[in-house]
Order: sequence, then structure tokens, then C-alpha cells
Amino acid sequence: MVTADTIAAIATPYGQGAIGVIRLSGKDAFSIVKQYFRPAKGSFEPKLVRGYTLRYGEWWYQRELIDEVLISFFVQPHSYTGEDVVEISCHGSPYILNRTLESCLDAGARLAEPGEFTLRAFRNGKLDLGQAEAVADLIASESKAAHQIAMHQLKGHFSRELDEMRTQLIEFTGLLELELDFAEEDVEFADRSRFFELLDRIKHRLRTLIESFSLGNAIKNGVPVAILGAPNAGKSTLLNALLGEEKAIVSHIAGTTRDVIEDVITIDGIQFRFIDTAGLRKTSDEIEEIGIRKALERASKARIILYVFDVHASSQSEVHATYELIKEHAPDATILKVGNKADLVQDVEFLDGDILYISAKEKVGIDVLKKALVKEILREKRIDNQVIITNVRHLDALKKSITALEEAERGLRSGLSGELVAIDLRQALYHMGSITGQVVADDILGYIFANFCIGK
Ligand SMILES: Nc1nc2c(c(=O)[nH]1)N(C=O)[C@@H](CNc1ccc(C(=O)N[C@@H](CCC(=O)O)C(=O)O)cc1)CN2
Ligand SMILES: Nc1nc2c(ncn2[C@@H]2O[C@H](COP(=O)(O)OP(=O)(O)OP(=O)(O)O)[C@@H](O)[C@H]2O)c(=O)[nH]1
Ligand SMILES: [Mg+2]
Repeated sequence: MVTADTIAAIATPYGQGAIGVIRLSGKDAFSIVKQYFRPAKGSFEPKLVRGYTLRYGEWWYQRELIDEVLISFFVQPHSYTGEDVVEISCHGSPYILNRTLESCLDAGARLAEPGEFTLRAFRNGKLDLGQAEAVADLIASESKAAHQIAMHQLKGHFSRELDEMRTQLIEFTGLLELELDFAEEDVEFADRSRFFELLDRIKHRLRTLIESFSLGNAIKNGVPVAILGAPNAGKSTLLNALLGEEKAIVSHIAGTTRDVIEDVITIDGIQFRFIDTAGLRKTSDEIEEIGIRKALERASKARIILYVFDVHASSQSEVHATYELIKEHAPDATILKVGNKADLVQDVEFLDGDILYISAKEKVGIDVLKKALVKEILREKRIDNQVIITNVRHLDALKKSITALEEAERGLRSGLSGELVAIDLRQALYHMGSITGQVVADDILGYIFANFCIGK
């Protein structure tokens, strides 16, 4: 067990709260408590601490009664970090928390780096790297879907699957390398046809994981939905109807919205990021022109585009032309056609095809539109109980693994000797292992944990 220097941090958010927690981890955690803690009953002996116990008493520092506190004890290796851990629960006042932290630092603890508690948990084998990253995602999750994906990963499903694939590859790679020792005898220990099968299976699975990134990333950061269309189509009215608040200015004057306006809402557990934009048209107004450029730029980054047109006022050719303009700028997005101001027409037989008719102003059809958005994101996919990757680092490692596997396959097909093929396989194994952290360089660890909160 690694028991390094003792780290300390405030583990709760900054500001006033009912309770605030200071966390200490490392070999001096209990003796630091000894210096300032006066138990309400009995005495406190670091050596006699039992894990999973709680003590009540006072925290004194520089002759000042800082607070009444509750202290939780975890004895290594049975703690989050795997080290001796202490949690001091104070009243949630910034002054109390700062003073208590100060006292711990005064006694020799060091201020923890962001993510350092979790880094220690990783180093001590409590979590693998993928799970440690899931902890950060879990804390950041703001919707049921994002929470589900992070929790699935924290529970180690992704890691287990990678481990299984790695084990199969390692076995085969070992056999290939063994052939080297019998080079003169021209033997093949590793059954080539079974190998191609294995490679196909693993590549297919890796590809599915890679494809899941687009969904995973959208869910984690909020699915970007850009609202586009001609001026006065009712885009801002639609944004307000979706959000249920008057966020954007609405007026009968064409060209009202200039800047990009955005806000998030959660629908059926999925967070959507709605982006209202300037109406698309030819204009000589310089500022409006900038707004239109921004609109098209945001269109290119959206996953879904709500193309809003006025069923009452627009001609079929206008509707078509704007649609083509949007499509050109956002070839990868799904474009949903939304025929607005349906309240102004009697029979809606304006355009054929899959058009959603709504009245943004009268809030008619908004729920159907929301359902359509959720359906578009989930399609047939379920997000519970399956691995969905959300992390660019993982995406990168998976892509590199596939490239190496393809190289190995090419080598085998062209009759390359086993030991050379094995080099590519080791490369693939390396990249797969980098996800769970079986192989990982220190600078990568530093980069990963730097993005955590302090105290985590
Ligand atoms: N107060 C508090 N709440 C918290 C945490 C924490 O550290 N402190 N957590 C942290 O962020 C999460 C819980 N994670 C934890 C994971 C493992 C252990 C732990 O003690 N593990 C031992 C126990 C196993 C056993 O029961 O024997 C171990 O792994 O050996 C503690 C917390 C969320 N809530
Ligand atoms: N009758 C009716 N009027 C609507 C509807 N939606 C919007 N309007 C009206 O259409 C006008 C333009 O609405 P906006 O939401 O500002 O249109 P926009 O697309 O954001 O326009 P720009 O920002 O100029 O591009 C306003 O007068 C709205 O009240 C609707 O469903 N029915
Ligand atoms: Mg507008």
C-alpha cells in the first residue's frame, strides 16, 4: 500500500451550506486530528482508531474554538483512497472551513491537487483509470442519461469488456511470439483462421464503441439543437416555447435576433442545448450579416437542426432554398422541418413529406416536437445497460487500437512472420490498456486529474 504524504482539501462546494467537509488522506491523517480535536467524551488516540466510526467534539486552533465537529474515520486500506482517511464535518461556513483547513496544513498536511484523492484511489488499485474518469463525469452529470452512462462506467462495465478483449488478444499474441522460438521448424501454433475471426469480432466491437461517442458526447454536454430559418419564421418564439420562459426577444420585425441565444432543458432525462439564431436572408446590414454567419457556423456544429418556416407566408421555393442552404452548411446534422404558424392556416397541406406542424405562439405541437427530439437521439438505442463512451481520450485510444489491429491483420494476410505481427498486436494492446490505465504515463495522469475538482 502506498502511503504518501498527507493531503487535505475542502471537499464541499465553496460558499455557505448546512455542513462543510474537510478531507484528509495519508499516514498523518489521524495524528493531525489529535492536535486540534477535543472529543466530547473520552480521549482520542490515533493508534486506537477503528474504521467506519464517527466521533463528536470540538476543533480548536490557535486557542480559538473553531467549531463543533463530527469526524469520520477510515482505516487503510478500507477507504476511498486506500489510505488512512479522515473527514471533518463542520458547519458550512467559509470561515470555519478555511480555518480548519489552515490548521491541517499547519500540522504538516499538504493542500491536495485537483483530483488527487481519486488519483491515490487509482494508484492504490481502488479504481481503474476509466472508473476514475467516470467519477468526474458522475459529478458533472446534470441529466438522467448522463448519470446513467457515468454510473455504468464507474461500475466497471467498460473496463471489464476491454479486459476481456485484451485477454483474448494477449493469448493469441503469445502464441505468435512462441513461433519465433521454433522458426526453423516452420510451425504455426496460432490458428490463423480463428485469429481472423477474433480480430473481426474485436474490431467490430471497437467500432461500435467508437460510434457511441457521438451520442455519449452529445448527452454529456447537452445535445446541440440549432433553430434556423428565415427572419420572422418564429424561431425565437419557438425557443421561448421550448424553454417555457421569455428568453429571446420576439417581434414582428424581420431581423430581430442578431446574436446567438442558447439555453438548456432536459427532456425525458436527456439534456438539450437549444440555440436560437439570426434569420437567414440576404442583407446589407453589417451586424445582421455577422449574425447570419454565426447562425450557419452553429448549424455546422449542431446535431439536430430545427428548420423553422412560416407555413402562412413562405412559398415552396423559398422553403426549399433555405433548406438547401442549411443542408450545405450542416451535412451531418439531422434536419427536422418545422412548419410554424399553423394557427393561421385552415388546412395544412402546405408541403408534403415529414413536416412537423406547430404554432409556437399558441404552444401547439411543442410536446410532439419534444418527443421527436428524444426519438431522434435515442433512435433504437438504449442507453441503460450498455457502454457508451463520452471521453475523447478513450475515443482516441480506441481508434489507435483499431488501426494497429488492421495493421496486424494486413501483416498476417500477406504472410508476415508471427513476431512482426505480434508487434502490431502489442501496440493495439497498449492502446486498449491505456484506457483502464494498465499502461499509462505520468504526464497523462497529470492531465486527466487536473480536470477534477479540488477535494475529489
Ligand atoms: N462522506 C463521503 N461520502 C462519499 C464519499 C466519500 O469519500 N466520503 N465517496 C467518495 O468519493 C463516495 C463513496 N465512495 C467510497 C468508496 C469506497 C469507500 C471505502 O471505504 N471503501 C473501502 C470499503 C469496502 C468495505 O466496505 O469493506 C474499501 O474499498 O476497502 C468509501 C467511499 C460518495 N460518497
Ligand atoms: N400567428 C402566429 N404568429 C407567430 C407564431 N410564432 C411566431 N409568431 C409571430 O411571428 C413574429 C416573428 O416571431 P419571432 O419569434 O421573433 O421570429 P424569428 O424567426 O425569431 O425572427 P428573427 O429573429 O427576426 O429571425 C412575431 O410577431 C411572433 O409573434 C405562431 O405560431 N403563430
Ligand atoms: Mg428571432
